[in-house]
Amino acid sequence: MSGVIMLQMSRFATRKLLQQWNINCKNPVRLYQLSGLTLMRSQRKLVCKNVFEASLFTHVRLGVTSGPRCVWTNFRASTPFTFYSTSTHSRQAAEHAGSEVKTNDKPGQVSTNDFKKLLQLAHPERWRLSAAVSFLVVSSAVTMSAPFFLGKVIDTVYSNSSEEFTSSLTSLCIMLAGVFLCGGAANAARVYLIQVSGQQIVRNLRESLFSSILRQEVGFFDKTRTGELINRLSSDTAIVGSALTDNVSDGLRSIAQAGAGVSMMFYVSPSLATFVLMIVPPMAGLAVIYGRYVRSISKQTQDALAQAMQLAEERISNLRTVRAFGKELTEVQTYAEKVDYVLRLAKKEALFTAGFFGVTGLSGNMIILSVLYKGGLLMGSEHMTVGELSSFLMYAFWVGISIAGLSSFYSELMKGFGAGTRLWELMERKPEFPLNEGVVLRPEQLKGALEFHNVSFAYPTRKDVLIFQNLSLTVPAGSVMAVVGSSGSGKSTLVSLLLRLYDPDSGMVTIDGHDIRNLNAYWLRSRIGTVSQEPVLFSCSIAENIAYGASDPSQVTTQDILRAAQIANAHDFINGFPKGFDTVVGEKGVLLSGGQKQRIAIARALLKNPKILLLDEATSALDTENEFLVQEALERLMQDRTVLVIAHRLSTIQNADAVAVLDQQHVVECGSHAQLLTNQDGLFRKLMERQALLHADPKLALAK
Ligand SMILES: Nc1ncnc2c1ncn2[C@@H]1O[C@H](COP(=O)(O)OP(=O)(O)OP(=O)(O)O)[C@@H](O)[C@H]1O
Repeated sequence: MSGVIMLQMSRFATRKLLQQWNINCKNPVRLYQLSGLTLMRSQRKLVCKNVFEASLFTHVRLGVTSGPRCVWTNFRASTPFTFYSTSTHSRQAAEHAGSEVKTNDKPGQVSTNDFKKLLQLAHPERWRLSAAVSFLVVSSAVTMSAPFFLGKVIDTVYSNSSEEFTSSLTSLCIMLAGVFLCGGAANAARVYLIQVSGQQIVRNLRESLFSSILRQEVGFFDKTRTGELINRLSSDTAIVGSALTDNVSDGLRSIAQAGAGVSMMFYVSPSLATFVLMIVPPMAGLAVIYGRYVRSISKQTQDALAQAMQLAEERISNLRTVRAFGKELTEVQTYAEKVDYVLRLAKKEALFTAGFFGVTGLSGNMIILSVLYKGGLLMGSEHMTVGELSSFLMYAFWVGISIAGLSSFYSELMKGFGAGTRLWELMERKPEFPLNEGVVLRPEQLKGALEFHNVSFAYPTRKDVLIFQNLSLTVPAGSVMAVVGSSGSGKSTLVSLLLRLYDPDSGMVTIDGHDIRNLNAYWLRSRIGTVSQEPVLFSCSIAENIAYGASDPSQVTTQDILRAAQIANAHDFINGFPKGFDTVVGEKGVLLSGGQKQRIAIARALLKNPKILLLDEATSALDTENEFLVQEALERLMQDRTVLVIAHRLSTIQNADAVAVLDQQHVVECGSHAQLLTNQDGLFRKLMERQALLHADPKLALAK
């Protein structure tokens, strides 16, 4: 398989973009250059390594213009492909092209912007963190003064000739015990404050991330994997929180202790200190390399984990389908491959970590050995006392621990930046349509007349497949419009456009003459009720599911819920359950039958009391009694509202005020049931005849 990439932009911008894209491919990619890319001209064939997965990469033609707007032309991709980029332009373009967007953090590269954002997260916790830092200063001062005083104790013990020996030793030890007690208390206070701040930051991050996710337009969810979002919400937030608190606190402690330790080493013995510190620069270099590597591999691991989680989540939530197809073993195998990849990355990290800690451990011991050797010589020449050598050793030990702490501080901080980049990418993403901005009509202004004016539309993920082209349709206020058409003709898409889940590419959808793009989307949806073919209920009680329809569920009384359930013909079956309205319906309402779910969804829509109703009739057959009960409930729900119903039943089509027939990207016929039947060559008549034949002889109908 091969692909063609067409680039139309300045030489500099192209080179930069290619660097950022990290374009890699197992297969040869032919690069055609349209303007000034000499670098690539000679390389008609470019063999790259890994990112464009060959299996996903079929045929891609990109037309890119440089400058503030990134206009994409000639883009054709039959399957979405992975697109790695850090530049805003190319990222927007990738989204525009319907590809999955990933940031390509180059290992170890942290911008000041990233740093500022991390600091901003910690800003609300500044007082608690400042208090924690004060306690940190106290506890570190105690820790670092300990070797000095312990050295004094040792010297006192060695000079035990005087009478005052016992009393001075006792008072020194009592004083030291008091100091250590203060240090312990300060350390406990520091840990408590840091942990609380960390949890608070994680909580705030999760809230704003969740809010940002829920604000995104539906098109975003068409191209973003749920598992990836969940992973960001659960694990990335925790990583950032701990990087900012526990890690910074440990890092600061390490810095303070390393600084104090080194100073004390020079104070105790400058010559020994100079000798020992020669080892520090190479160790620091090693730590930086290690930190960079950890950052890059941690990002890869997180991405791989997100993929595994996505698979697990989708298969577990659709277990019935997996079971019905007997795919348990295949799914386990696929999942195992994904977690194997995570394991391979973890092993790589483990190998590197093992090497790093092996080298640091060895260096630590070698330092101690050399200090003992050189210190022994100094003691022999009476340039040092035994207490001083002991103090020095303890300081060297603390400095070693602090430097090891610093290296893990650095790698954890890098992990935090990696996770932070993924979070900010999502939190800063501006939804295509704002949720709560725009015109709100007064109740008396809203009549419910719907109109599609020359609407053309293609889904953002498949820009090259037009669903509607210059489609026009009028639904007068208070009327019932049935929409019919073959499968895939775009009936549900009409509903999505009315709910403003997507915007038309051209033309407009109006309600009472107002372009819905100018209306407040939140208000608009609160005035539209929907009952879909397979209503989704939440895993809570029946009463809560019904109350969900109201704009403020806390204001809904039990009486309201009972009345809605009665009108929706749901009251009797609900009361048949031992827990009645408190019955929990299971995930997505799995504990209820299709007909029962539909009637609860109708009760939910009734409680919303919308002016406009969008119905998608169930195609799946219900038993006669259930069908009658659902139908009756729907008829009650439809009273005094403008209704657009995707109709599958003849009775619905016959009872509607008008019927619109969708075909070939627009409305081909519109009129009453009787009028449309008179058109001998009309599509509606053919559809009806076909449906009648399907009932009588399905084989013959399909053959036709
Ligand atoms: N989120 C989406 N992203 C991309 N394409 C989509 C999306 N949803 C639907 N489509 C495509 O749009 C076309 C119209 O789909 P739609 O669901 O509106 O048809 P429909 O008439 O309601 O079909 P059915 O009667 O089978 O429910 C189909 O070709 C479908 O594959």
